[in-house]
Amino acid sequence: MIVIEARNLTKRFGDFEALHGLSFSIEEGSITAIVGPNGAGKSTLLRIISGLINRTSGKILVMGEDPWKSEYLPRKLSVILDKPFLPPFLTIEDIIKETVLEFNSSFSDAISLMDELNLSYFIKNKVKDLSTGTRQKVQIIFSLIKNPEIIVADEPTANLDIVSRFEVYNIFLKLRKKMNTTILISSHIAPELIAISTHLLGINNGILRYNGEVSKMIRKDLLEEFYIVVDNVERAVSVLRSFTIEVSGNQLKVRGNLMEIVSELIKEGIRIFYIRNSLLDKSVQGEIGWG
Ligand SMILES: Nc1ncnc2c1ncn2[C@@H]1O[C@H](COP(=O)(O)OP(=O)(O)OP(=O)(O)O)[C@@H](O)[C@H]1O
Repeated sequence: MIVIEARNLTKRFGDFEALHGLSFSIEEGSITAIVGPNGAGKSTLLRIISGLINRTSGKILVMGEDPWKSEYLPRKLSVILDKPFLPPFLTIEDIIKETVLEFNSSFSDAISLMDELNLSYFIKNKVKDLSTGTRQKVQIIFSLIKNPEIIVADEPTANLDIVSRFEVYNIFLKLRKKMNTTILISSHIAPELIAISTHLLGINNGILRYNGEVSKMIRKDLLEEFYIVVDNVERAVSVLRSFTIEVSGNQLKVRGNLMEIVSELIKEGIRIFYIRNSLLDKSVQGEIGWG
């Protein structure tokens, strides 16, 4: 089922046209990576879908409604912004209680989410005393408390380290599996994001360059080969013995499902410094005519 549909969608800021007649559709239960270079129009598109700004012309329907006018969508759609705004003088616990009350959802589910993102320690802290990354994770939790049917996330993991990023991806994957939630995530090119996404929407200079399934756009072998630098190569090789690995210095070339690889390493306390897949980067950049 199509949950988001755009036809000839255009956005102008004064004389500047940021989106040029985009037409695409997003299927229910998909995870769509919205990728493109700086200034491509990713945030503008996500803001229109979320009803935060209005389009200049064209059509956009989200769950059959115009997001700019709908009173129903704000209860069904959650937005995660790259610069979280949360009331600085409230504690996380205060905000959770208020949000749970407002959306008639479960306090214990919210606490489980806090545990999954390793935030329980901060529950009595005021927002103003949290680090940027922790604030970002708190915003993600608040956006999930209302059990949204659609999540629109603009660079949600920009301030997070690798462990936290994968905690967030895990939550998104679980939500999709359990509730068939539709998720849109924007990012500068990030192989790890594409590895967890089902669909890809590539924009460059306000023009839609690609919209479709990841598996149709990218060769399967590129989605399953990663270069990973860790703090303890010997232990990592032993932990990942069920995967195909090549070692070069402190870098591992591992073939397999990225979520599984990373979760094995994290479980064993192995520190990951970076994950790369430059062929995947190049393949996506080539498709959307960037770089
Ligand atoms: N309120 C605004 N007024 C004028 N121009 C704007 C406004 N918002 C965005 N733009 C312009 O529209 C273009 C698209 O911006 P947008 O933030 O959507 O890009 P982006 O792909 O999200 O970029 P980044 O990855 O750097 O966040 C840019 O050229 C930006 O300068």
